[in-house]
Amino acid sequence: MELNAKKERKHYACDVSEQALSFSKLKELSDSKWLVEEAGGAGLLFSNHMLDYYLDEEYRHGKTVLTSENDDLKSKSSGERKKLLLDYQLKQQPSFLILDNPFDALDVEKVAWFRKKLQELATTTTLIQLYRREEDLLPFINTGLVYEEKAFRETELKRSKVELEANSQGIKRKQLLTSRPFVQHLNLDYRVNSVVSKIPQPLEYYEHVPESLIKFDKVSVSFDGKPIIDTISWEVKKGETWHLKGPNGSGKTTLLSMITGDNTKGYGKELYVFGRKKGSGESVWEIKQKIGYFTITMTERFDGMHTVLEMVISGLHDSVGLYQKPTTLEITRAEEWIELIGLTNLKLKAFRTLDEVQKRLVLIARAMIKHPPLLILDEPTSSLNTQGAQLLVNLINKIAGASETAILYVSHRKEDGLNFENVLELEPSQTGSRAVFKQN
Ligand SMILES: Nc1ncnc2c1ncn2[C@@H]1O[C@H](COP(=O)(O)OP(=O)(O)OP(=O)(O)O)[C@@H](O)[C@H]1O
Repeated sequence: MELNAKKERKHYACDVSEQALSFSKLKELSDSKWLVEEAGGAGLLFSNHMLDYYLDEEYRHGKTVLTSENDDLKSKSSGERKKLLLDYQLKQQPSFLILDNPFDALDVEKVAWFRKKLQELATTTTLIQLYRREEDLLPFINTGLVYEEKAFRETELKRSKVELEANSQGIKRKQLLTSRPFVQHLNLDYRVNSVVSKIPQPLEYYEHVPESLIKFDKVSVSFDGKPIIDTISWEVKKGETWHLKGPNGSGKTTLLSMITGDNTKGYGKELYVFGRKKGSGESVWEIKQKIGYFTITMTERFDGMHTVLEMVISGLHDSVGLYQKPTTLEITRAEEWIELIGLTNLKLKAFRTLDEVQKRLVLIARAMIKHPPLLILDEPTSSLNTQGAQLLVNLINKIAGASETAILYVSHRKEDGLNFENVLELEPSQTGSRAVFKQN
């Protein structure tokens, strides 16, 4: 036996698909004596918490850490922010790096870039990857880690056979579908491409909704002289389903905010929303009233004591809580939606006590109860495990197949079973992103 044989560096993976680790647990891990000893020194935490911290520093103290002095983090896209954080942390040469779901919100190219960087880093730095989807697991990770009885403990790392093959051949793994207990109580067909059944009908119908819901006619956008969108012409008509995709920083969020009214960049351009030119005196409320909107930050925003039933009913009034006693019909309709998403037995529970998937199902039902002409789903399956994502996909497919609502779905990941009629892909270029249209 070779006495001076170099010990193989351990790299850890912790499955957080069932339960996320709170910031205090992540800090506890990063302060663990065993980890510091194992890695040979102190380490860093790569997570959204750190990005929030640097954003806060910038907002409150005008301090830029991840960007140069005359640049700011706030105006960066989510993918750009993550890359800046990793670049900054690598310069610190940490002995270990805790990676909290590092690939969330990254496009295919950035994931490849991250994977390569981490592979290089693994020779000198201990990596601890928290993951929700097995396909995200880094191939060189050799040890499992669990949080049990208030402590982290090493365990065997089990990978499915399919996963191992995928890693060795470098091909994209087909997602494994297994059933989990929380899935079984849900009413949705836990099958890809489930047969569409009826969804609850609206209480009132929208009047005077034009055939053309959104129309961009040769619209370009730039920020501080930097071109972002290059002469895009795009029309969304009643009842159509669209997948808006494109790499990080290509302008997806910019386009969405021009539609919903949170961005004045739409004013003065040939942009028509529900038949009216943007900036022609329409109120933001008028536009929002016709749009059902879901983004994952909403699950954190609604942290009051409202019950699931109240949350769904409040979608009829565009309010957070209920300011007037709901009618019997409103209650019945909300209950039908809750039954559809399989949460009848939780309808009187506080929304904030639900798990992440359940919260998202409730918020999508809330956005849909009025059957708005347009439903915008901004990265709805981001940071979910495969089973959770499939539940959302089934609900979205049901809505797409059984309502008149047009759907605009923004996401990097192509989820199994989700096939929209139309795809708009933003392809960046020197002059800004161009629109490439595809049909499924
Ligand atoms: N207020 C702003 N000031 C300056 N630049 C901005 C501003 N808002 C967005 N940008 C830039 O516009 C580009 C497009 O950003 P956007 O957030 O729309 O991209 P995205 O496609 O949604 O990206 P991601 O997938 O990473 O979320 C980015 O390069 C971003 O830095």
